Amino acid sequence: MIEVSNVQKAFDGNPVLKGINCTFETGKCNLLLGGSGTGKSVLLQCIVGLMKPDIGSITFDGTVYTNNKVGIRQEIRRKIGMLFQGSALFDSMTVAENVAFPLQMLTPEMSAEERRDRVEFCLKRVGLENAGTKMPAEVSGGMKKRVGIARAIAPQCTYLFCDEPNSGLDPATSIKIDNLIHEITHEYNITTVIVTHDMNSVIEIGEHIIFLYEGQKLWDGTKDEILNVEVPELKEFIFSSSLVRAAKRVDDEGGLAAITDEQGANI
Ligand SMILES: Nc1ncnc2c1ncn2[C@@H]1O[C@H](COP(=O)(O)OP(=O)(O)OP(=O)(O)O)[C@@H](O)[C@H]1O
Repeated sequence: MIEVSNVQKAFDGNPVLKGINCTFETGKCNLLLGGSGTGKSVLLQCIVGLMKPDIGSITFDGTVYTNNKVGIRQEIRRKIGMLFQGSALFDSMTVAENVAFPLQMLTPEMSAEERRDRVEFCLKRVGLENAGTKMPAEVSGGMKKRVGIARAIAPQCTYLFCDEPNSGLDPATSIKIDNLIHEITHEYNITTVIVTHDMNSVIEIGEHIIFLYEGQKLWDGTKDEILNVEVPELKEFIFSSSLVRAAKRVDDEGGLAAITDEQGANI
């Protein structure tokens, strides 16, 4: 479990995080939800240690991370896997070399054979057993995300952070990636934090959702609770999503033919 206590962050006197208190539960997909500019990425960076909060603390399974000794912070960092928004693969390395990279950095004691086995295992786990020799430019966006997931879990992470894992993917591929993250979270009992503004993800894998608005946590709960909330800012966020707008049109006008985008074209 990750605990965030009274985290505050300002840039040039402008407060971006205004005292966030929340927990990310173990073995669950925890979604950090909110519109653009609400502070999701800043909070994520504070949690993973890329940015220092001005005030407040972050605790990983009872060990304080913020302002702790360098050795303790490094130990926690070794347990963090990260899936970046654009996948962030090294273009000059093969898929297998990309997955092996954190193992070379974090577990230099591993033999070459152990490393090969672990890479093979992780690629198989994400459904890419035959893609190891390909270059990133030769694989699709969805496959790149899978490589990113394999790379994040290769060092057997305890905490998995995913920054907008569906960005740039079509809806069907997005659901597959969401489900893969969900399966892996449960299989390895990882604490997973997913930054998103995608209502599809909320409905698919939102086991614990934290809604941020203007640097504050306004609500947290589950996907079963979110559609009945009475928080005006969250209601507005939900009902402005394309998924809910489309569903409403089906309700109002009846039938799949009524599903149209904002301009009225069929989707
Ligand atoms: N390094 C920085 N220096 C100054 N301001 C920053 C910095 N990083 C973020 N901000 C500001 O903090 C606010 C929150 O940004 P953040 O990137 O966390 O939003 P977000 O919720 O992740 O939005 P999005 O979904 O669009 O990525 C924004 O106003 C942004 O301009």
